[in-house]
Amino acid sequence: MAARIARSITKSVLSKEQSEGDGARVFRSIGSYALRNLDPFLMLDEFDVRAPAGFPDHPHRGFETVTYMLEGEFLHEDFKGHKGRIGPGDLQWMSAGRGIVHSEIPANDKRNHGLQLWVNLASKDKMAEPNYQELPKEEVAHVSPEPGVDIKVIAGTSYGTTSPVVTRTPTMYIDVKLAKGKKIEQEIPENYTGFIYTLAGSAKFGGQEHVSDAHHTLVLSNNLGTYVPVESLSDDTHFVIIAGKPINEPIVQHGPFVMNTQQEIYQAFSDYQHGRNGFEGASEWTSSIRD
Ligand SMILES: Nc1ccc(F)c(C(=O)c2c[nH]c3ncc(Cl)cc23)c1F
Ligand SMILES: [Fe+3]
Repeated sequence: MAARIARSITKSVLSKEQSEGDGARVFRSIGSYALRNLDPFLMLDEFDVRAPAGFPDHPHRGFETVTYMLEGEFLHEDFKGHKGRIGPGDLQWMSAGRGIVHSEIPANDKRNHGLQLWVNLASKDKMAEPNYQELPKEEVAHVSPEPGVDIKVIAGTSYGTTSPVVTRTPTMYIDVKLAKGKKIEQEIPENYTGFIYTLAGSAKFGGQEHVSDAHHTLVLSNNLGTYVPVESLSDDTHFVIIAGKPINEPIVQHGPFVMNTQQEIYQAFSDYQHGRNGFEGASEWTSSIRD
């Protein structure tokens, strides 16, 4: 049995609200100036959006978007006619691969609150066919090791429960709610890049000083740590723990295109403008869900 080594917190960053999309406001975690190079993760936005604001027609190539709704509902539609709703607790794991053009718009003018994580793809997967894994709340794996500890397993494994989501870039992603005084120890595979994003309440993470409010990103030490301990200090503690296997390839990003070379970025822009290599039909398409 390998030794169990606790990961510590090496950095804590408070996210500030910023404008995104069309009139939308997001708390940007990963991808902000202070939180780059967390390979394989490119961006984590906590969005809190009311219609008519949203994220209208835009492309993606070379990575995955993981949309997880906490409250409210989003509508989505892509340029090949794939459309649907993402409601509270629902998950959309979209592998854009060689090209997706879509629109992501709140379903109403109430609070529509959730997380969108961007996971990079290895060069071998960047030009793959696009793929959706869409889980309604009921199909999101769930484990409660004891009363007052509720864990949604969005990807990977927690307390013996494994998500059905297939991750091209090996990823562990859990949504954790803890009552006061409850503790968990979440296994983090060795050499995975890991971080915690706080949503509510306060807790001691990694056995250190607690973080007393939401919108904080806590970067986990990169040592050979095999788990992260968390002890809740309030009744409404809510956070996510995300970890992934680094890809260790060059990253050239230009907005929603993430490739390995500048030439591939030029190619992505050209393909998008001319409707080629996965962007067929893109230049003629506009979403209907905006209306
Ligand atoms: N400017 C810009 C450029 C490219 C994008 F893909 C986006 C974008 O779609 C999002 C960025 N944060 C998000 N949080 C939640 C949701 Cl549902 C979507 C987004 C965007 F805003
Ligand atoms: Fe998008």
